[in-house]
Amino acid sequence: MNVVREPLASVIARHDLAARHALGQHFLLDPGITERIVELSGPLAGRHVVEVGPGPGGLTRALIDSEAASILAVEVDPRAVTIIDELATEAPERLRLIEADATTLDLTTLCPAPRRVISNLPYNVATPLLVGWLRQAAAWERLTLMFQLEVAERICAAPGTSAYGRLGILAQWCARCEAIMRLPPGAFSPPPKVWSAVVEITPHAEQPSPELFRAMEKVTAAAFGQRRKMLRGSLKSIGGEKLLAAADIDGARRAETLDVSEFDRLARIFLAQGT
Ligand SMILES: C[S@@+](CC[C@H](N)C(=O)[O-])C[C@H]1O[C@@H](n2cnc3c(N)ncnc32)[C@H](O)[C@@H]1O
Repeated sequence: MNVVREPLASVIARHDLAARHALGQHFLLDPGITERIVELSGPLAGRHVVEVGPGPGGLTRALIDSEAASILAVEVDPRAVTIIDELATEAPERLRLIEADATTLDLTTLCPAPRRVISNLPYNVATPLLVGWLRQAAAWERLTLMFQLEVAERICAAPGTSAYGRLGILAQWCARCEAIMRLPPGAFSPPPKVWSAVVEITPHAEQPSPELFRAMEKVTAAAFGQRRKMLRGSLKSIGGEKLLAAADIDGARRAETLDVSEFDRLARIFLAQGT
């Protein structure tokens, strides 16, 4: 698209959008980066995209310039809402804005399929948002999300590593997860203390039922609640040795040594046993 746009720094100054730490505000002002994120998210023709936290609208601009059929922006900060309202005049048919806390919304009811999320997430609510989307993973074609690097590493972690835990198991159980871009603090304004990474999360064709998802949350919470303990101890409250024997898993093992398929077995048996 050949639009001459006001530089984002000037938009931020004009709207007095001084970054608020409590809202996880670290803005991407370089169009080269936002365009790259949209490009890496794959073809968008015919897709409906949700962006949580458009802020001053850098990524939103790149989404407007993409082939996405529509963009639903959800923003909680009224100062940014004014900016995105202004930007919406560029694409009134395609960009819709909701002023709300994204953690309170069922986005699948607000955005038609095929739907994706492409967002530089507010770090303070990034994990609950992701877990909520995983709970409805069948509804999403793909999630392309910026996290703090440490969270991105947990999402993609392999068994036996210190980053491996509940989040990675839930995410990899429901989706193929791959870190596709790393960004240093200086890529953001203001710079956060840590590096960030974009993770591509592509849900598997088969998804667990809501009951099985809840069972997996319980099993992983128990297993990693006492990460250093042997499983026969950490899983005691949810079936212990009986559950482990039924899943053919040695009770002397520790949670971080089990792969996702072994956790899948435990969750299915836990659900079937109704313990
Ligand atoms: C990391 S900034 C990203 C801003 C912009 N997308 C960018 O890349 O420059 C996170 C954005 O999420 C917004 N935000 C924070 N908490 C939110 C919530 N619960 N629901 C919706 N938006 C939220 C912030 O106001 C901010 O605009």
